[in-house]
Amino acid sequence: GNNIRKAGEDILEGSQVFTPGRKVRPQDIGLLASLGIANVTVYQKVKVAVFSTGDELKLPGEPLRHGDIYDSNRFVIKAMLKKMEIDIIDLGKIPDDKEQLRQAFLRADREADAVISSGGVSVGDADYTKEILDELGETGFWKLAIKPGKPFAFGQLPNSVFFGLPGNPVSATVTFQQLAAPALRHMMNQQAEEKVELTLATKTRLKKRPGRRDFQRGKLVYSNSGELQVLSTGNQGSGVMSTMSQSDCYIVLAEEDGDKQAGDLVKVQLFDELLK
Ligand SMILES: Nc1nc2c(c(=O)[nH]1)N[C@H]1C(S)=C(S)[C@@H](COP(=O)(O)OP(=O)(O)OC[C@H]3O[C@@H](n4cnc5c(N)ncnc54)[C@H](O)[C@@H]3O)O[C@H]1N2
Ligand code: MOO
Repeated sequence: GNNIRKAGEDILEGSQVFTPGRKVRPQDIGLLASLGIANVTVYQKVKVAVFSTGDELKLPGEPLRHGDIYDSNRFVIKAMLKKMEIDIIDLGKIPDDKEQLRQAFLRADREADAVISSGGVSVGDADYTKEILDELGETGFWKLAIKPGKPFAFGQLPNSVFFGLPGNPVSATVTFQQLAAPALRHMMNQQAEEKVELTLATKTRLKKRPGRRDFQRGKLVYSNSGELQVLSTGNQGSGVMSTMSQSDCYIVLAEEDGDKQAGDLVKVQLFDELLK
């Protein structure tokens, strides 16, 4: 009698299998197929327009002149949007020219449900993003007490919502993943992703100035006695993508926190599917 599988041992007739808003995973497709369900009704995906701003930006593969850097943000954002199975309209890189930026905004707003830009969102001479947002639409909020990502801007355009990511590559990556992605999931009626958070001892000293919530980049390690700990992956500059690459989690330090010493307990948030 041990090797018998009874009809209905998995799912009882008439019971609810999934709740609305569930992202269908491969095992869910298996479950649906096993129930003989050939078609399901799903919510529509959103269409997202993406562009980078900055005269200094070159495409990977092109030669760099003095003062140039490679556009990396657009590729990071697109890779995360692809993981979310979102349709992307790539408007490329837009120079620091008000009229060209205005045209990019207008086209993006015509063609997409959400618009994501990177760069030009702080208060430098050529930072026009906020100005154009206020001219064509309305700012919802601008500037947050987080590090990286302080100048992040959110707003409404006539036909779409707008996310203005800061230009610094780590800031753009973190604000997309922490702020824009949950909003896009919400727009698609998707249930929110649970964040996996742990409290662990830090193996390394952590520098922290009170004032903003830090999302420092870290890595899980085992201590000699086999305990799970976290360590800083090093340079926490907002332009340092290599430490972001070496990390598998954030060390989340509260606004009011100062430095942490080795052995102190800290909050750790594991990278979600977007950063894995
Ligand atoms: N007066 C103030 N200045 C700044 C503030 C502030 O609050 N007041 N905030 C600082 C913080 S924090 C950040 S973050 C940056 C972000 O400013 P922007 O969004 O205007 O970014 P940019 O100046 O355009 O670029 C910053 C940095 O990142 C490089 N970059 C830009 N786009 C890309 C891209 N697509 N791929 C790779 N790298 C990119 C750019 O060349 C600059 O080096 O503002 C501070 N200033
Ligand atoms: O917010 Mo900025 O991201 O500190 O560099």
